[in-house]
Amino acid sequence: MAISQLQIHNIRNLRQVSLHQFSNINIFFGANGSGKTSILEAIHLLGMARSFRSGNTRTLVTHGETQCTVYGVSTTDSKPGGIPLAIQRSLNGDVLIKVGGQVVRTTAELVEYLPVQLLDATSFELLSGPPGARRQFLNWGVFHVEQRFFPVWQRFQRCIKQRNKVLRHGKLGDAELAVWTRELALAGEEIHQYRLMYFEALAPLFREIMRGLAPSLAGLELRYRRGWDKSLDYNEALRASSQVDREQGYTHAGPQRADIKVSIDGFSAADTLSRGQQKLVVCALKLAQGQLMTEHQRRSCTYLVDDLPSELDALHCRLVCDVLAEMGSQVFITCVARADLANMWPEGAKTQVFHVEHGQISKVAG
Ligand SMILES: Nc1ncnc2c1ncn2[C@@H]1O[C@H](COP(=O)(O)OP(=O)(O)OP(=O)(O)O)[C@@H](O)[C@H]1O
Repeated sequence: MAISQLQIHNIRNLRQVSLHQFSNINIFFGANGSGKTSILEAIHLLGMARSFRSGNTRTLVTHGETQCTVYGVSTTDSKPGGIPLAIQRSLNGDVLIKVGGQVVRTTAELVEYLPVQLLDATSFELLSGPPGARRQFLNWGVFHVEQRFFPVWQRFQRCIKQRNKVLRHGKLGDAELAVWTRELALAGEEIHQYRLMYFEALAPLFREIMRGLAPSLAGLELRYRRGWDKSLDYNEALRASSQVDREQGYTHAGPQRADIKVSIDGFSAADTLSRGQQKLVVCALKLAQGQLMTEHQRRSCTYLVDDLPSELDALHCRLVCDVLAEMGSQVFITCVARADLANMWPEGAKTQVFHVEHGQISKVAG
């Protein structure tokens, strides 16, 4: 998948931007505050209907305006003409999403048309932050390779909400509790199976990429935690925790507590690795997701890479760029000075350079 056209209207300092003729690797350079990250933010909005910087539309929309719009065309091998996508977010909270000119109601109907992966200065938080981000990472991957995942995920969310409601209301709803527990056990077990299959396919790709990026970190290990005692099936785990669930009024065990543990030589990677090393691990995780998606779905995701050199030395930047170029995914990448990324790409990589200045973007020849 690749973006062939992009129009941005009223996102931060990007009042009116129209771009086309992208290449595989698209490099945006410019001074601090010129609008580089805002371009990535606009593409993220187009793919996910939300910004990666702020959940508050007020900070995203250009000051003094009431709404922002991004329009783009996503092309695939099977649809070279592309599918038009459009997102509009308004200060009053309205969100309008269009796919192929038709309004769609949910983000889930949008995301498959432009899967995006972000690598930025906060990426290391995937390792050091709370498990929610790692579950999101896992869900993103499973969603894009397993079509049956999303409906089960929705069913699970509905069941756990209802079960927790009954738990909060105490003894009165025993029969109802049994019904929701049974439904929850089925959905939760299925989610775990999809996640496990996905994880087992992802881990070797991750190890392979990591070997290329940082051979000295050979002791890295990834482990998937399902969210309950692994000697029990989910139904048994729910039964085992039913007393404490009743006492505290919510469901303790389940896929809502799953995690990916990353360790190095038996120690937590987040507590042991340097910032740069953590960023490499996160790069490898996200690159592995892109590779797996291409293998399973024959479509690629778009990488948004903000300020790669911020934690990485030149050698490691080059190694990450090598993998990105080799994957053939479309990349939108920012840097302050053109020279920062100009010589990072392997010979033959198709690059296009853009200069960003005060919210205006111009294509730079050769
Ligand atoms: N809602 C807004 N309306 C107008 N301008 C905004 C708004 N929010 C941020 N800005 C400005 O938009 C500009 C673009 O910021 P952006 O983060 O994209 O810059 P950048 O080129 O990535 O900078 P850096 O190299 O420092 O990371 C900044 O000058 C910022 O002050």
